[in-house]
Amino acid sequence: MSTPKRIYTLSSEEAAEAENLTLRIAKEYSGPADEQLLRDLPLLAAELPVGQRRFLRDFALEDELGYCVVRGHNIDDARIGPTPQHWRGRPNPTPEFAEEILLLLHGALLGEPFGWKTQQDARLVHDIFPIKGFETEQMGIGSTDTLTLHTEDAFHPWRADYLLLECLRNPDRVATIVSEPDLRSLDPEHLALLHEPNFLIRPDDSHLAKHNVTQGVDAEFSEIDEMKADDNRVAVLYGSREHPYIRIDPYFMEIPTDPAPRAALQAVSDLLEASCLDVALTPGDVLVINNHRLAHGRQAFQARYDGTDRWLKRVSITTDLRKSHERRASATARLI
Ligand SMILES: NC(=[NH2+])NCCC[C@H](N)C(=O)O
Ligand SMILES: O=C(O)CCC(=O)C(=O)O
Ligand SMILES: [Fe+2]
Repeated sequence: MSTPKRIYTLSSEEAAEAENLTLRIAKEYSGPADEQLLRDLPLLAAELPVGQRRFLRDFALEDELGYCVVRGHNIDDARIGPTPQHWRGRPNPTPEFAEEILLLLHGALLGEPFGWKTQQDARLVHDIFPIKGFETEQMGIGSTDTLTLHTEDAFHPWRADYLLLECLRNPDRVATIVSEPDLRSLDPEHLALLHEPNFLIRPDDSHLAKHNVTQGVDAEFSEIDEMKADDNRVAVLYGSREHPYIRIDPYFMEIPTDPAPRAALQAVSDLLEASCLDVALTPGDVLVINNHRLAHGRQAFQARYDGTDRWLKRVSITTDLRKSHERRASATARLI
């Protein structure tokens, strides 16, 4: 097997090609949730530079690395305008529609983009920037506290297979934290316990109704409340014993009362902490997270709130829309 590659750096010609493509597409569709755009994404993605497409396909098929980076896209800092104060109340399409398209095109090479009715008012492409009043929250919109290591939407059976973060702006080089643990180094006894549904996990705060104003999704918020109250016990490791996948968010998990599973959870949490690396994204980077292998977080920072703050775009990708069929309004609907 070939060694998986971590970073693909576009040439300036490739970056210009991708930029022309997204600017053209932005004129042809109404916004990131335009159903026709979502239908057309894989066709349009075929026009991205071939080297980049091959890189992402290798990343997906090898399923070895926890993350990779596509680097060197052009971000039009003047066109996207200042970093907004909040994700609510933005125009549709936004000035950064071309950048949202770029993110969706990357996603289309890996699977199907989807969104949550219970997150960011059911938007498909999320904004990650600091919001006043939320500094100490364990959410993407926080800042002064380290965002602790997590699998994205770890509590949910339909969580993303891939999570994509695109950097629009990051003047202070605030790092995303990545942790790709070598799970084979864990004690066999701990490994066995981690493969069993011994661990209680709760929805994270970004899915709470109080952080959303969407009407008509009461059923979904009730379900989140139930998952919060329920004894939602899951396995932290799954898939092969030799090279397991991981789902974990210690901050939103309960410490088991039984000493054996408690020690196992502690061991894997310690391993995650010991395996951390900083990745400071620069404008034009797309960080592709394999949500079955990587835990991620973010270093603490001081927000500026002057329009120049760090600004990322985020989208969730599934390789199997069918598993959420019961919750989606139609075969092509993307919100669950
Ligand atoms: N350990 C954690 N902070 N977990 C929650 C992660 C943040 C969450 N994904 C958000 O959208 O804001
Ligand atoms: O800001 C980052 O680099 C990561 C944010 C994140 O993990 C999240 O919003 O879930
Ligand atoms: Fe995250």
